[in-house]
Amino acid sequence: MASAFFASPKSVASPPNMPRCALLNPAGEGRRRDSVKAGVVTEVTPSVIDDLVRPPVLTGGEAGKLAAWRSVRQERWQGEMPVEGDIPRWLSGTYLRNGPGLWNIDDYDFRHLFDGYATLVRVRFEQGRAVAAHRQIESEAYKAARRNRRVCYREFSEVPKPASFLSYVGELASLFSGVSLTDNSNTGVVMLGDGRVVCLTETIKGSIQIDPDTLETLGRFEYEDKLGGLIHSAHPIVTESDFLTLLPDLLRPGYLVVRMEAGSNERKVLGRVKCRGSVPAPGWVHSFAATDHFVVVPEMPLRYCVQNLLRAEPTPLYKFEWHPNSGSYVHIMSKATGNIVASVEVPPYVTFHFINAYEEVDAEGRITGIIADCCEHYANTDILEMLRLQNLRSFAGHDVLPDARVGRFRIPLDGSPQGELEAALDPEEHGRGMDMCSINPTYLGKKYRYAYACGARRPCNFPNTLTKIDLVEKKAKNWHQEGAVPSEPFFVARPGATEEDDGVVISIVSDKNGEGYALVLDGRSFEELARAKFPYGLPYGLHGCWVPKKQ
Ligand SMILES: CC(=O)/C=C/C=C(C)/C=C/C1=C(C)CCCC1(C)C
Ligand SMILES: CC(/C=C/C=O)=C\C=C\C=O
Ligand SMILES: [Fe+2]
Repeated sequence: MASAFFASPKSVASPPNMPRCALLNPAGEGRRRDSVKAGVVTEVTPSVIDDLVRPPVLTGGEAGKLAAWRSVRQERWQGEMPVEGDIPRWLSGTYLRNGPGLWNIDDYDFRHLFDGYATLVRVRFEQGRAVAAHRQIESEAYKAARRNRRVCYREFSEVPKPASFLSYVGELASLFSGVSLTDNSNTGVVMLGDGRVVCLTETIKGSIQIDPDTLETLGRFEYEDKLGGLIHSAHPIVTESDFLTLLPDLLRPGYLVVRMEAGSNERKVLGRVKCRGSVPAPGWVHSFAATDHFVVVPEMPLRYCVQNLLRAEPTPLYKFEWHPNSGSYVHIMSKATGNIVASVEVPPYVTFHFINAYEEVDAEGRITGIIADCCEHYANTDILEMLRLQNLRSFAGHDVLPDARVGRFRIPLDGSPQGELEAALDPEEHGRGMDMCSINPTYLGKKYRYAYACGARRPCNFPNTLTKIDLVEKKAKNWHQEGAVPSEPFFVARPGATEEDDGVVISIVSDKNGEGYALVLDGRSFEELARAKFPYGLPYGLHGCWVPKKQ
């Protein structure tokens, strides 16, 4: 089977111990600050952070600022949190959240939210108490940056600068072999069916196993197969029995759909989707969806671009290009056979995150179509630019957050060439902001009613509410606190629950005065049940998972 993107044998894809690093060019888009003082943070467990990457101590006006877009204050911390309100006593287990929490090396500031080195946060709930910790993931990229005081691998937008033309040629070779790509697993964290916990990003080498109790980095998660490939979807679909993901293929535009059984490290090919777009590059697949019987493979007009992958300086769309006229598609693959059972053209769309998908069934029980929901940005790529740190840090009260909606695809299975894309509810219900979603995992791939996401209370420059969306009543309930930035609302069902929204929603909030807390909302009423305070605000984070307490 042909391997995905810049096919490389596994032995080549593995990084050398010592990467070749090049000098940073301070005149690039990434900026150096005028002065930085490394100081001591005294209010919590002493830090083990290397002085080289210690973020500056915030003083005066800075100290009170929103922590969401500031580097984490120290490499690790743990402790019990004071709780306001009542955490349900049935909530027993560990919430883990991953995200890019360190955006500087010395005084060099990164450009983009997605460039930051991964910071893991955990909140262990037991008997109404909350014990939390955070810790940097020890990726090769992070360790090399610490050792060498510079970016050493290709991040989302940051690229190590070649010292000479000859080393630039070397860089090209290393990009094609995958050696220069980052393993900074800063996007998500999943618990596999066998209990192993793995942090992920879009590079395959950025799959890193961690210990959910200590947050210690245990080592790279090795895929023990011959598939090769360098990139995959950042959001595999993980169940008790398997791990399903997509490997985009940039050479023969398409996607491999692969499955790995719980307990195994071997991905097996389920099938291949051939891209239909008039531009020979697959669309970006940050995530995808699946129903009980089918995999929903998106092909959006925001496409990977090989030239942009090779560039030293970022383009407006980073590694991607917008080709609205290339066609936008959704492909449906049978899980049983790997065959494509539908491939429809749909209106142009931009999405990072699929919410869920399910099968529509007629009165005789025949599957007639697929519904797939996503956080859709009205086919507008501005969101990528908006996520530059400079933009996130410079909110001046103007409403600059581009609109987003619950985009609902309707994909007929009767051979029709077209699919539909419409808002599933009036986007005003959630302030026309919509991303970072979760559902009750029991309803994964099944007809469902509720989605939880970050929405907007305008004016804002970033989603600043938590929203519970009722897709049947087409209404939303919203949680908002002025000046606060909540991260992905994560639903945890009450043991024994029979109603879809019987549970709690957890989010980690960066508050306006440099403070922060873990928030627990009631799944039904969406009212606050409790908040547990961190000793200092944590940076914004991306995706989480739940590790139930071992019985
Ligand atoms: C944090 C998040 O949502 C996305 C992170 C994406 C990353 C780190 C993508 C990295 C990439 C490279 C380093 C080169 C290859 C392309 C691409 C997958 C965009
Ligand atoms: C945080 C985000 C979009 C917010 C906009 O509304 C997207 C994150 C994507 C990666 O996980
Ligand atoms: Fe994501």
